[in-house]
Amino acid sequence: MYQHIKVPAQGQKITVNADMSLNVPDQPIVPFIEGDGTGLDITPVMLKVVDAAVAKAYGGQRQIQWMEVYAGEKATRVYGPDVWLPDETLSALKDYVVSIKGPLTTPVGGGIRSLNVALRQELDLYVCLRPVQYFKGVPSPLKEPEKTNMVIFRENSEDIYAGIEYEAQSAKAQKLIKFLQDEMGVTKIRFPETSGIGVKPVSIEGTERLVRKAIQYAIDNNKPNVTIVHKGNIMKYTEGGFRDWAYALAQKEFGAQPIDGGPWCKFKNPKTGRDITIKDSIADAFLQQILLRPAEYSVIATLNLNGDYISDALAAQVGGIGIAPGANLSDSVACFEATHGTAPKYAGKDYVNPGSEILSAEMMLRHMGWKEAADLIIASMEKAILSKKVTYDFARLMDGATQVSCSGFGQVMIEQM
Ligand SMILES: NC(=O)C1=CN([C@@H]2O[C@H](COP(=O)(O)OP(=O)(O)OC[C@H]3O[C@@H](n4cnc5c(N)ncnc54)[C@H](OP(=O)(O)O)[C@@H]3O)[C@@H](O)[C@H]2O)C=CC1
Ligand SMILES: O=C(O)CCC(=O)C(=O)O
Ligand SMILES: [Mg+2]
Repeated sequence: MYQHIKVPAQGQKITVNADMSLNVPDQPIVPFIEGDGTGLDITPVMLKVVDAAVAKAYGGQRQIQWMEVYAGEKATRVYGPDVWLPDETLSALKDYVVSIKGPLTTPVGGGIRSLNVALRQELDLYVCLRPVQYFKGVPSPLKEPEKTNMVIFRENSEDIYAGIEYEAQSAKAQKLIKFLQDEMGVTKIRFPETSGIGVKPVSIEGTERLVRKAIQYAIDNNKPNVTIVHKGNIMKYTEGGFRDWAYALAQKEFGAQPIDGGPWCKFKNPKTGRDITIKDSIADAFLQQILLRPAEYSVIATLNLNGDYISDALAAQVGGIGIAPGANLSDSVACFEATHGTAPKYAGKDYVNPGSEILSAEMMLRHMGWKEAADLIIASMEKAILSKKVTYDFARLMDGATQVSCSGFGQVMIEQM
């Protein structure tokens, strides 16, 4: 049925029920994309650590049947020079419901558009979920890194990130600029002859579905607040719209009531009776608040580009993007991936921290309901860090650390299970 994807002989598909819960067989087939650059190093380590955790947790009763699917540079080698994201990869990620991927390269300026973004758009993976938590012993630039404990809900399908833009001096850019000037009365394009032009779509539906997930997460996980992060003072009808629609949704669907006349509002968590405050913060101020007063923020709901910046900034507060996991989610399909990219200067050197992709797999196991294996991964990560046998990124900041390779760190984790 596939041209190049080999479906494992054993194993079954994960399926989705009408209420969006999953049926996970004991031998689920899980597609993975190796990834470009350091994906070559970290993905095999992630697979090994997950297999060890599953074997240990379930004594052989359960096992993931991994199915490699292709994207990025490897896809061009398997399918042909111009095939970066084969249709059958997209079909497999959709059909098999739960998957994991390594990072994929996007060139700056020209060249192909982001495959990561294409994949999120094609599968409508509209939530980018990035939890930021501190592991004891991890070197951090903060005095009290344990106070940073946030979960980012980044809108994943809209915004300037959607890639609607036209190159400076191209016919399309000129046409759009002319339209803006002649038909929309725009006079503020400073250098119309040489401007590239980007379009920033932000919709009510796109905002509402993202914010709904963030608030529901706060309810389910007993979190005290959800902060809407935006630059709505400047971009009034996109980022400002996001803020207004988010507040409106909190009131309309969750019964939030304005505090002191608003716009902040709050409601009682129906599961715990505890107040959940919905507040907002302008993105530049937010970036200093998370450093100075991180304990005041728990769930973050934000637009695509802000979420991208905030993810890496917050990851740095708890030790860097070497241990920053993530998930791309639709209502039914989930594709897990690290926050970091392909770190090309380290590619193929068995050098970088595999922690982000391993923790992304941990999120995947929890999503599948395989809690025991997920718990084993967290516990062994904690023990590995406390043993101070760590990759270069931690070793360079830790006193008395022994630097290990990427695969070496995976081995330390497995020994600690
Ligand atoms: N989802 C995805 O697939 C993503 C893809 N990308 C793509 O990746 C490519 C490279 O992007 P770039 O801006 O260099 O960002 P990267 O995230 O790839 O790397 C930036 C820096 O982060 C640190 N880092 C990255 N990965 C690790 C790791 N596993 N362990 C420890 N430290 C790590 C390194 O810091 P140091 O130098 O201090 O050692 C590295 O130089 C681009 O093409 C970009 O588009 C980017 C982000 C996400
Ligand atoms: O798609 C890319 O190359 C970059 C994506 C990215 O930085 C992210 O999703 O955090
Ligand atoms: Mg990023």
